[in-house]
Amino acid sequence: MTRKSYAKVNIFLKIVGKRDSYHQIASRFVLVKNLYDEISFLKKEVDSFTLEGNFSCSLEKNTIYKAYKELEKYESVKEFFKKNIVKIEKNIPEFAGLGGGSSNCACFLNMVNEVCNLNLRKEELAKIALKIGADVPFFVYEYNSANVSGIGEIVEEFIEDSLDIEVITPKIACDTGLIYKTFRDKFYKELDKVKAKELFDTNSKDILKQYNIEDANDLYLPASFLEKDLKNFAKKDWFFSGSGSSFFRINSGKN
Ligand SMILES: C[C@](O)(CO)[C@H](O)COP(=O)(O)OP(=O)(O)OC[C@H]1O[C@@H](n2ccc(N)nc2=O)[C@H](O)[C@@H]1O
Ligand SMILES: Nc1ncnc2c1ncn2[C@@H]1O[C@H](COP(=O)(O)OP(=O)(O)OP(=O)(O)O)[C@@H](O)[C@H]1O
Repeated sequence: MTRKSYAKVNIFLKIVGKRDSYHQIASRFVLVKNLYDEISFLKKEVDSFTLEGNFSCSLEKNTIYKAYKELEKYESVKEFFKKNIVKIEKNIPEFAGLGGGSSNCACFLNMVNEVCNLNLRKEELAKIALKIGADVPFFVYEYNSANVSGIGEIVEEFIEDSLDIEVITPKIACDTGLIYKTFRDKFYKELDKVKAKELFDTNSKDILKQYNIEDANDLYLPASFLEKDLKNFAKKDWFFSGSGSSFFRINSGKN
């Protein structure tokens, strides 16, 4: 069994409030269909859960391992991963604002749900997903485009034409937690609910026609304050995804 684990971009990302140390967002998440990792389950007898691949973190930190730990209470899951290993082929850059680790986690949850016949509904999987990361619930639902709110747990499908998205990822490490903290300390503002609703009702292409990089993503200012070199990539028609460092644009010629 092999599945594609897609990257995402945030077409817009606005802060609408605070929740403890987290921030409530209003965001449009869109899958990038030309950028994905591949996750496979391969038959092999092993003593303990085994994850192979070109990821850079330790097993314990990997989001796939964290997802396994949430599901190992099911006997069928435990048994399955004594007879199968997980292989991951990474193409999505890490620390990139493209949700690579979150996507892998959700893809794994969906695959295990299917192969081990857990019959968990998307809502139940999304609850497990949120324990691992704010971006993971979006990927569980497998929508091409969605409006995401709360801290990431409210995911509503948005129907629109698919977009041809081009991504560039400068080699600049962006620390999501620190960027949110800097936003809170130095740049804090909240979008009101009426404006958020307007954004949620507008298709991605029209939003990008009306907005510039700063207006579209509230995390661009704190990120470029912390990492000055990001500004070199903020060229006309390019936008910023998540907490960076990736920039994207829509290639309208091909649509
Ligand atoms: C920037 C985005 O990627 C946009 O999609 C997400 O909002 C962040 O999602 P993520 O990387 O899955 O985030 P997590 O791994 O859950 O959180 C990392 C850190 O970011 C901050 N954080 C995250 C999400 C959120 N809504 N508010 C926050 O303030 C918290 O300090 C947290 O400790
Ligand atoms: N399956 C995984 N793939 C890639 N990185 C992972 C994975 N699991 C854990 N990590 C670790 O997570 C961190 C960054 O993950 P990821 O690449 O998803 O972040 P990101 O691009 O900043 O995503 P986001 O859009 O959520 O901000 C790194 O510390 C990385 O080593």
